[in-house]
Amino acid sequence: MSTSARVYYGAIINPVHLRHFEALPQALIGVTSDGEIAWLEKDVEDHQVQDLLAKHSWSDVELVALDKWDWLMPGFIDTHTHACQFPNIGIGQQYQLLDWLENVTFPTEAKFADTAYAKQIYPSVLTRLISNGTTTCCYYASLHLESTKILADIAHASGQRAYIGKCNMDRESPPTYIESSPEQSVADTEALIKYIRSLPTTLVHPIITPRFAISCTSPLLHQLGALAAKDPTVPIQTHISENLAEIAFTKSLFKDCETYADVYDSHGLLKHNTILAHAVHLEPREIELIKTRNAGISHCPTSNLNLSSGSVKVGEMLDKGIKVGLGTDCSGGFAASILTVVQHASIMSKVVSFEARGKVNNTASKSDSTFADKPLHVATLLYLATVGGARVCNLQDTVGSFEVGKSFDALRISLNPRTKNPGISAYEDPSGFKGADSEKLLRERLEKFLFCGDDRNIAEVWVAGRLIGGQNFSG
Ligand SMILES: Nc1nc2[nH]cnc2c(=O)[nH]1
Ligand SMILES: [Zn+2]
Repeated sequence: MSTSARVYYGAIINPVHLRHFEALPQALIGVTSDGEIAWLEKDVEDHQVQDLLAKHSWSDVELVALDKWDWLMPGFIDTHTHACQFPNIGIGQQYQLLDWLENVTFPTEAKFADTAYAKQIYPSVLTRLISNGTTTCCYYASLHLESTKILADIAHASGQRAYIGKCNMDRESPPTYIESSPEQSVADTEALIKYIRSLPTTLVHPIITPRFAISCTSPLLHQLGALAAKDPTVPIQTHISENLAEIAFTKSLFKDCETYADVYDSHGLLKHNTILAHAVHLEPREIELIKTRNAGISHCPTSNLNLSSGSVKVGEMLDKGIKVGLGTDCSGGFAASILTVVQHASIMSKVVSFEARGKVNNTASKSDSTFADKPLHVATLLYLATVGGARVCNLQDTVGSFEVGKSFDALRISLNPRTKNPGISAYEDPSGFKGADSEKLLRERLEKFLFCGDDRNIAEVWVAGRLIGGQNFSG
């Protein structure tokens, strides 16, 4: 849906690479009526604004001056969550993965056989994620075709950018929550792809979703691999190496495969557009294979802590140049907000660094040019939540940062003390981001928001230039 073209004048946070983000206290950004970033000017004084609008022949366009407490930043990208598990968020944290699936998760997902239940639950999932600033989301739905179509309809209506997949699972699942054959599973997947592609949207896309190796027979994985080969524009999402018992069980089911990653690779499912959630216990040879195939990792620290799965050495993956983004993994993770995932990614990286400190001959920590065994910095955390996620979704030319030609998928963040999150409001009353230390102030405010902020500080959520949520959104 197109709106009118707009120009914003004010503070902008823009991730650039893993170690650096731009804090631009006074920027001017032009967004077309199609929601594309047309131009970006930095270090703009008030008296220069009109001349710059004239330079771009945009003098007649609506000019939005940001409040002195506000800034724009790219929207968050959630590379892995389960829409059908939102009803049990916060329940079952006493379990580890396989018991949690059996006792908590499968019974909840089975309820989506009833499309009325899907219609009741899914709208609130979208609302909740959008109000937390998620502009792009990769969704697992249940195994049910009709309920997953409903999720696609609701995502489309919401305006969020989304990948939506129905689970493929034809074994090691309860009798009431299992697919009858590989053929039926693949036929439903093809029907879903066709359905989503028939929607009048450029934002919602299908994704092939083998739940995990344990719940898929080899014939099913082969047929899904063939489907992915036949239509290489459809990406793939799955879970990998989350939990030690899961890995042992996987190896017992796929005796011909040396590693968990080999299971997906040998079935044609490890590719540049595969999203692998968790990757907690990967062997070095699996990391090499994932790098070679250019698959992406969805780092889900909230879930990995909550289900006692383990800590992830994200720094090693970054050193190898593997694509990494963040995932809420609700309801393994108990938070729908990428902000919480950022906080847990930070804490987890510090725990990894403590453990590394105890090791003999730990040379990695001596070099400034590596990420391994070190706490993740704010710039890296911001990158993972935005550009990193975009790369994992192969959307790096479309979203993740503010660059000419990319889509305006953006958040307007506010630390205005009048918001309902006074704990992190800016107490002093500066002249906005126009003083001498404005860049430093803006960097500090971002850090405050990342570690102490929540949906009350997310004033506006924009996707492709359309306002779809946030505190200022009236619906
Ligand atoms: N965290 C998580 N891991 C899985 N592995 C297979 N299914 C699931 C799931 O629903 N959540
Ligand atoms: Zn998951």
